Amino acid sequence: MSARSPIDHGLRVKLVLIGESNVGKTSLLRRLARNQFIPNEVATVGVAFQSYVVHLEEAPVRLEIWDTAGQERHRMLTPIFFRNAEAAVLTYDISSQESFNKLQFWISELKEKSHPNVVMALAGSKCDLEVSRQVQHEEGARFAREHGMIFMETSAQAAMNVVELFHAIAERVSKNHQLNTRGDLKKKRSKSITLQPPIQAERKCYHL
Ligand SMILES: Nc1nc2c(ncn2[C@@H]2O[C@H](COP(=O)(O)OP(=O)(O)OP(=O)(O)O)[C@@H](O)[C@H]2O)c(=O)[nH]1
Repeated sequence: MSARSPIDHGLRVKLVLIGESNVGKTSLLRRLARNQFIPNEVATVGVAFQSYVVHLEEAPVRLEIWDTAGQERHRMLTPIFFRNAEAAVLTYDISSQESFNKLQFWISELKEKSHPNVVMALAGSKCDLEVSRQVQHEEGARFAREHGMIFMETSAQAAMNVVELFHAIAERVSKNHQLNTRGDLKKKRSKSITLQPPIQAERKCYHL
Protein backbone atom coordinates (compact mmCIF):
# COMPACT_ATOMS: atom_id res chain seq x y z
CA MET A 1 0.00 0.00 0.00
CA SER A 2 1.39 3.43 -0.85
CA ALA A 3 2.20 6.05 1.78
CA ARG A 4 -0.96 7.95 1.05
CA SER A 5 -3.42 5.19 0.45
CA PRO A 6 -6.47 5.23 2.68
CA ILE A 7 -6.68 2.69 5.50
CA ASP A 8 -10.10 1.29 6.53
CA HIS A 9 -11.16 4.80 7.35
CA GLY A 10 -8.48 7.46 7.40
CA LEU A 11 -4.94 7.78 6.15
CA ARG A 12 -1.71 5.89 6.53
CA VAL A 13 1.34 8.16 6.37
CA LYS A 14 5.04 7.38 6.37
CA LEU A 15 6.94 9.80 8.61
CA VAL A 16 10.69 9.94 9.20
CA LEU A 17 12.51 11.39 12.20
CA ILE A 18 15.75 13.02 11.08
CA GLY A 19 18.62 14.92 12.64
CA GLU A 20 22.03 14.69 14.23
CA SER A 21 22.85 12.11 16.84
CA ASN A 22 21.80 12.92 20.40
CA VAL A 23 19.25 15.60 19.49
CA GLY A 24 16.47 13.54 21.05
CA LYS A 25 14.63 11.86 18.18
CA THR A 26 14.10 8.55 19.98
CA SER A 27 13.06 10.39 23.11
CA LEU A 28 10.41 12.35 21.18
CA LEU A 29 9.01 9.10 19.84
CA ARG A 30 9.09 7.38 23.23
CA ARG A 31 7.23 10.32 24.79
CA LEU A 32 4.68 10.33 21.97
CA ALA A 33 4.02 6.60 21.85
CA ARG A 34 4.48 5.57 25.50
CA ASN A 35 4.42 8.82 27.43
CA GLN A 36 7.82 7.91 28.90
CA PHE A 37 11.22 9.56 29.14
CA ILE A 38 14.53 7.77 29.75
CA PRO A 39 17.36 10.08 30.88
CA ASN A 40 20.06 8.01 29.17
CA GLU A 41 18.44 6.85 25.98
CA VAL A 42 20.77 4.60 23.94
CA ALA A 43 21.77 5.65 20.43
CA THR A 44 19.66 4.21 17.62
CA VAL A 45 21.38 1.66 15.40
CA GLY A 46 19.86 1.57 11.91
CA VAL A 47 16.20 2.47 12.29
CA ALA A 48 13.36 1.83 14.70
CA PHE A 49 9.67 1.76 13.85
CA GLN A 50 6.56 2.76 15.73
CA SER A 51 3.07 3.62 14.61
CA TYR A 52 0.85 6.24 16.21
CA VAL A 53 -2.72 7.20 15.39
CA VAL A 54 -3.88 10.81 15.49
CA HIS A 55 -7.65 11.07 15.80
CA LEU A 56 -8.73 14.04 13.74
CA GLU A 57 -12.34 15.12 13.44
CA GLU A 58 -12.57 14.11 9.78
CA ALA A 59 -10.75 10.74 10.05
CA PRO A 60 -7.88 9.04 11.89
CA VAL A 61 -4.35 9.43 10.53
CA ARG A 62 -1.96 6.56 11.21
CA LEU A 63 1.59 7.86 11.34
CA GLU A 64 4.09 5.13 10.55
CA ILE A 65 7.15 6.62 12.17
CA TRP A 66 10.69 5.63 11.27
CA ASP A 67 13.27 6.79 13.80
CA THR A 68 16.61 6.99 11.99
CA ALA A 69 20.10 6.85 13.47
CA GLY A 70 21.88 10.19 13.75
CA GLN A 71 25.32 8.73 14.45
CA GLU A 72 27.51 8.99 11.38
CA ARG A 73 28.69 5.36 11.56
CA HIS A 74 25.11 4.08 11.66
CA ARG A 75 23.50 6.32 9.09
CA MET A 76 24.67 4.93 5.75
CA LEU A 77 21.35 3.22 5.33
CA THR A 78 19.06 5.91 6.68
CA PRO A 79 18.42 7.81 3.39
CA ILE A 80 16.83 4.59 2.08
CA PHE A 81 14.12 5.13 4.65
CA PHE A 82 13.39 8.62 3.32
CA ARG A 83 11.94 7.06 0.19
CA ASN A 84 8.29 8.03 -0.27
CA ALA A 85 8.13 9.62 3.16
CA GLU A 86 5.13 11.89 3.18
CA ALA A 87 6.10 13.65 6.40
CA ALA A 88 9.31 14.35 8.27
CA VAL A 89 10.33 15.79 11.61
CA LEU A 90 13.73 17.44 11.42
CA THR A 91 15.12 17.81 14.89
CA TYR A 92 17.83 19.99 16.37
CA ASP A 93 18.71 20.49 20.01
CA ILE A 94 18.21 24.07 21.25
CA SER A 95 21.34 23.64 23.39
CA SER A 96 23.50 22.69 20.37
CA GLN A 97 24.25 25.27 17.65
CA GLU A 98 26.03 22.53 15.71
CA SER A 99 22.89 20.42 15.46
CA PHE A 100 21.05 23.48 14.10
CA ASN A 101 23.81 24.17 11.55
CA LYS A 102 23.36 20.66 10.12
CA LEU A 103 19.70 21.17 9.24
CA GLN A 104 20.45 22.33 5.71
CA PHE A 105 22.28 19.06 5.05
CA TRP A 106 19.33 17.02 6.34
CA ILE A 107 16.82 18.97 4.27
CA SER A 108 18.79 18.38 1.09
CA GLU A 109 19.03 14.65 1.81
CA LEU A 110 15.33 14.50 2.53
CA LYS A 111 14.18 16.46 -0.51
CA GLU A 112 16.24 14.28 -2.78
CA LYS A 113 14.58 11.06 -1.67
CA SER A 114 11.18 11.68 -0.13
CA HIS A 115 7.72 12.34 -1.55
CA PRO A 116 7.73 15.59 -3.62
CA ASN A 117 5.15 17.23 -1.35
CA VAL A 118 6.66 16.00 1.88
CA VAL A 119 5.24 17.81 4.93
CA MET A 120 8.17 18.99 7.02
CA ALA A 121 8.18 19.93 10.68
CA LEU A 122 11.05 21.39 12.64
CA ALA A 123 11.44 20.41 16.29
CA GLY A 124 13.73 22.48 18.49
CA SER A 125 14.18 19.79 21.12
CA LYS A 126 15.17 19.85 24.82
CA CYS A 127 13.51 23.21 25.43
CA ASP A 128 13.60 22.41 29.15
CA LEU A 129 17.36 23.20 28.90
CA GLU A 130 16.77 26.94 28.78
CA VAL A 131 19.97 27.70 30.75
CA SER A 132 22.09 25.98 28.08
CA ARG A 133 20.24 27.44 25.10
CA GLN A 134 22.44 28.17 22.05
CA VAL A 135 19.74 28.54 19.39
CA GLN A 136 17.20 31.30 19.89
CA HIS A 137 13.53 30.57 19.31
CA GLU A 138 13.44 33.19 16.54
CA GLU A 139 16.28 31.51 14.63
CA GLY A 140 14.35 28.24 14.59
CA ALA A 141 11.14 30.00 13.62
CA ARG A 142 12.87 31.87 10.77
CA PHE A 143 14.44 28.69 9.39
CA ALA A 144 11.08 26.95 9.50
CA ARG A 145 9.34 29.87 7.76
CA GLU A 146 11.96 29.91 5.00
CA HIS A 147 11.39 26.23 4.33
CA GLY A 148 7.62 26.14 4.81
CA MET A 149 7.87 23.96 7.87
CA ILE A 150 5.70 23.56 10.96
CA PHE A 151 7.77 24.71 13.94
CA MET A 152 7.67 23.94 17.64
CA GLU A 153 10.19 23.86 20.42
CA THR A 154 9.65 20.57 22.23
CA SER A 155 10.75 18.74 25.32
CA ALA A 156 10.48 14.98 25.62
CA GLN A 157 11.57 15.30 29.21
CA ALA A 158 8.91 17.81 30.21
CA ALA A 159 6.31 16.42 27.75
CA MET A 160 6.02 19.78 25.99
CA ASN A 161 4.64 20.14 22.47
CA VAL A 162 5.30 16.50 21.57
CA VAL A 163 1.72 15.36 20.96
CA GLU A 164 0.94 18.82 19.56
CA LEU A 165 3.71 18.58 16.97
CA PHE A 166 2.58 15.22 15.57
CA HIS A 167 -1.02 16.37 15.68
CA ALA A 168 -0.14 19.42 13.58
CA ILE A 169 1.65 17.23 11.05
CA ALA A 170 -1.31 14.86 10.78
CA GLU A 171 -3.62 17.82 10.22
CA ARG A 172 -1.45 19.25 7.47
CA VAL A 173 -1.07 15.90 5.69
CA SER A 174 -4.79 15.31 5.94
CA LYS A 175 -5.51 18.76 4.50
CA ASN A 176 -3.07 18.18 1.62
CA HIS A 177 -4.69 14.85 0.95
CA GLN A 178 -8.12 16.45 0.78
CA LEU A 179 -6.83 19.11 -1.62
CA ASN A 180 -5.22 16.43 -3.80
CA THR A 181 -8.39 14.38 -3.84
CA ARG A 182 -10.29 17.45 -5.01
CA GLY A 183 -7.56 18.08 -7.61
CA ASP A 184 -7.85 14.48 -8.84
CA LEU A 185 -11.60 14.87 -9.13
CA LYS A 186 -11.14 18.03 -11.18
CA LYS A 187 -8.67 16.23 -13.45
CA LYS A 188 -11.09 13.35 -13.91
CA ARG A 189 -13.83 15.78 -14.85
CA SER A 190 -11.62 17.66 -17.31
CA LYS A 191 -10.53 14.34 -18.82
CA SER A 192 -14.16 13.53 -19.48
CA ILE A 193 -14.39 16.83 -21.32
CA THR A 194 -11.60 15.77 -23.67
CA LEU A 195 -13.82 12.82 -24.57
CA GLN A 196 -16.56 15.20 -25.70
CA PRO A 197 -17.07 15.77 -29.46
CA PRO A 198 -13.91 17.34 -31.02
CA ILE A 199 -15.42 20.77 -31.36
CA GLN A 200 -15.50 21.13 -27.59
CA ALA A 201 -12.04 19.72 -27.16
CA GLU A 202 -10.71 22.21 -29.74
CA ARG A 203 -12.08 25.04 -27.69
CA LYS A 204 -9.94 23.73 -24.82
CA CYS A 205 -12.78 24.16 -22.42
CA TYR A 206 -10.98 22.53 -19.52
CA HIS A 207 -11.72 24.89 -16.68
CA LEU A 208 -14.47 23.83 -14.34
N1 LIG B 1 16.99 17.51 29.05
C1 LIG B 1 16.53 16.79 28.04
N2 LIG B 1 17.23 15.73 27.56
C2 LIG B 1 16.74 15.04 26.52
C3 LIG B 1 15.50 15.38 25.91
N3 LIG B 1 15.28 14.53 24.89
C4 LIG B 1 16.33 13.69 24.88
N4 LIG B 1 17.21 13.98 25.86
C5 LIG B 1 18.45 13.26 26.15
O1 LIG B 1 19.34 13.42 25.07
C6 LIG B 1 20.06 12.22 24.83
C7 LIG B 1 19.88 11.74 23.41
O2 LIG B 1 18.52 11.38 23.21
P1 LIG B 1 18.08 10.37 22.05
O3 LIG B 1 16.59 10.39 22.06
O4 LIG B 1 18.75 9.06 22.15
O5 LIG B 1 18.66 11.12 20.76
P2 LIG B 1 18.64 10.63 19.23
O6 LIG B 1 18.51 11.84 18.40
O7 LIG B 1 17.61 9.58 19.04
O8 LIG B 1 20.10 10.01 19.05
P3 LIG B 1 20.60 8.94 17.94
O9 LIG B 1 19.84 7.68 18.19
O10 LIG B 1 22.06 8.79 18.19
O11 LIG B 1 20.33 9.52 16.60
C8 LIG B 1 19.58 11.20 25.89
O12 LIG B 1 20.44 11.21 26.98
C9 LIG B 1 18.22 11.75 26.27
O13 LIG B 1 17.82 11.39 27.56
C10 LIG B 1 14.77 16.48 26.44
O14 LIG B 1 13.67 16.86 25.99
N5 LIG B 1 15.33 17.15 27.49
